[in-house]
Amino acid sequence: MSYETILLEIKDRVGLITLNRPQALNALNAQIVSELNQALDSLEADLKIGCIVLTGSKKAFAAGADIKEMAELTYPQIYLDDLFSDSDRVANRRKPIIAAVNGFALGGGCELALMCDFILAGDNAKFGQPEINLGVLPGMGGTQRLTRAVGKAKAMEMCLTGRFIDAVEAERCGIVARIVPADELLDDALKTAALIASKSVPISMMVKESVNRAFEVSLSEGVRFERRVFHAAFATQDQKEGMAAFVAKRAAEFQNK
Ligand SMILES: CCCCCCCCCCCCC[C@H](O)CC(=O)SCCNC(=O)CCNC(=O)[C@H](O)C(C)(C)COP(=O)(O)OP(=O)(O)OC[C@H]1O[C@@H](n2cnc3c(N)ncnc32)[C@H](O)[C@@H]1OP(=O)(O)O
Repeated sequence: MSYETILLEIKDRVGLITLNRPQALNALNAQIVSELNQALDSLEADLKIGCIVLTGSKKAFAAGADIKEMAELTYPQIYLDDLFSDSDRVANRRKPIIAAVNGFALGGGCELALMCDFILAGDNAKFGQPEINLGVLPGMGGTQRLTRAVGKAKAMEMCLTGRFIDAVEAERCGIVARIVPADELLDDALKTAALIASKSVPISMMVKESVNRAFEVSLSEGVRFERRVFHAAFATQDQKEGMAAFVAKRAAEFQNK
């Protein structure tokens, strides 16, 4: 399957998706989101793939929604179309997705990165929700995921001022898992993804589902959910292989069963 606005590469057990609208700093439009979801569908269906990396260019992960395409939209049109609902399909993927962010991740670009499971940032990365400068507010989960990631004070300041923050501030406040020299970011992200893909895919899916549950339910309900999923892990061959390998002092060879 060939795409116009994204590149899809398979690197052993890792799927690499590169946003590819450099002329507009990877500004997000309906086509790029549609092609992104098509690529994610294929990677989710490929049993070999254990982890996905989503990245952009050296200058921009994504500079937000395509303002030129959005400027003339009207309320009835976007309400009837349920604009941005397609993006929920990105956030609800079951396999782990790493966002490798160099340069700008602004507006929808920051929101897209926050939909991923964790962000590795190049030391040139800049994050922001500058929608207020355009007479709107974040519309793809930014007020919700950013607030859960960094807390009310930082999220409110960023959304009300439209201020960009650099990689150091983003790591300090919890948006970013790790900072990497920009030139080494993609290699690091692919190595990290390969490590995750070497684990049991069903178990990594259970990890993702349990961690994300913390955003949805009370602590007691979340602990109960995690416990039941932990119990379920013992129905997998991979749990038997993982623990047997430890006892035999050898590397586990997970079969994703
Ligand atoms: C879009 C309608 C259908 C949508 C369907 C689904 C879309 C996916 C969902 C998206 C999320 C929507 C919800 C979100 O909360 C709303 C937003 O994201 S609003 C946009 C927020 N982003 C911004 O405000 C950033 C705008 N850009 C800038 O401030 C600057 O470009 C920069 C990033 C600081 C870089 O500045 P410079 O280095 O000076 O570079 P230029 O400004 O010259 O840019 C180079 C080139 O790229 C074009 N460009 C940059 N950003 C955008 C953009 N967001 N949309 C369109 N085009 C962009 C810029 O115009 C230049 O091109 P040129 O004019 O030279 O042809």
